[in-house]
Amino acid sequence: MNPPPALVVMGVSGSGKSTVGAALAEALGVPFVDADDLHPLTNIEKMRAGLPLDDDDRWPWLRAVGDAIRAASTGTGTGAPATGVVVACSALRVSYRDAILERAPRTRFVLLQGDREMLLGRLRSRTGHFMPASLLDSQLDALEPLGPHEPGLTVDAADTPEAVIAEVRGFLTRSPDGPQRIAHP
Ligand SMILES: Nc1ncnc2c1ncn2[C@@H]1O[C@H](COP(=O)(O)OP(=O)(O)OP(=O)(O)O)[C@@H](O)[C@H]1O
Ligand SMILES: O=C(O)[C@H](O)[C@@H](O)[C@H](O)[C@H](O)CO
Repeated sequence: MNPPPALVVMGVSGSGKSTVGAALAEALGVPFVDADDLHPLTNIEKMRAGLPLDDDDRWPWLRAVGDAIRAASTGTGTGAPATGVVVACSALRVSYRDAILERAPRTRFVLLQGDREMLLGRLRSRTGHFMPASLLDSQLDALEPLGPHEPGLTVDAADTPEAVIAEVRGFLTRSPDGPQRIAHP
């Protein structure tokens, strides 16, 4: 039997990846991994200093994210049965998502898409996080929306976590097995 799919909740800083991802994992009864926890300290310190990550910073991290998804979604190396997994990861560019798919081919992406003002408002009122609101524009510049040939769906980041969970459930019902290529709005 094919291992169950992994879902990567993705988008720019403040789109709600961690919040929605954790709620989605709980609703689906699968483990949750926050890719922020896989960054090397040098990446965290760079972002904390207000400097955007570049590709050299991101590639080793994305490989670690792909490996973590493969391990969690197939049980490889964990000794646990395959359960599926939800991962919160920015995955801003197509090439980054492709790198994840190379390691974990049955991954689908859930893009939380929101407008700048809403995102800025969230980041400015968030406390205790290393990511400064000043990096939002660099994140929006880097973001490449999901293309029609990428597996996944795009949802409104302004929706409640419950509404996003309902949309993802609908998506999984429509395409329960294997990588799906669906049209995006
Ligand atoms: N659907 C939502 N509705 C209202 N507020 C939300 C929603 N999702 C997240 N938030 C709030 O917005 C802020 C950013 O959310 P969160 O930290 O989950 O985003 P993120 O995409 O993981 O950010 P980062 O990439 O910087 O870690 C938090 O204060 C969170 O409580
Ligand atoms: O790709 C990137 O620029 C980084 O991964 C960021 O997106 C952060 O990880 C995250 O958004 C902050 O918590």
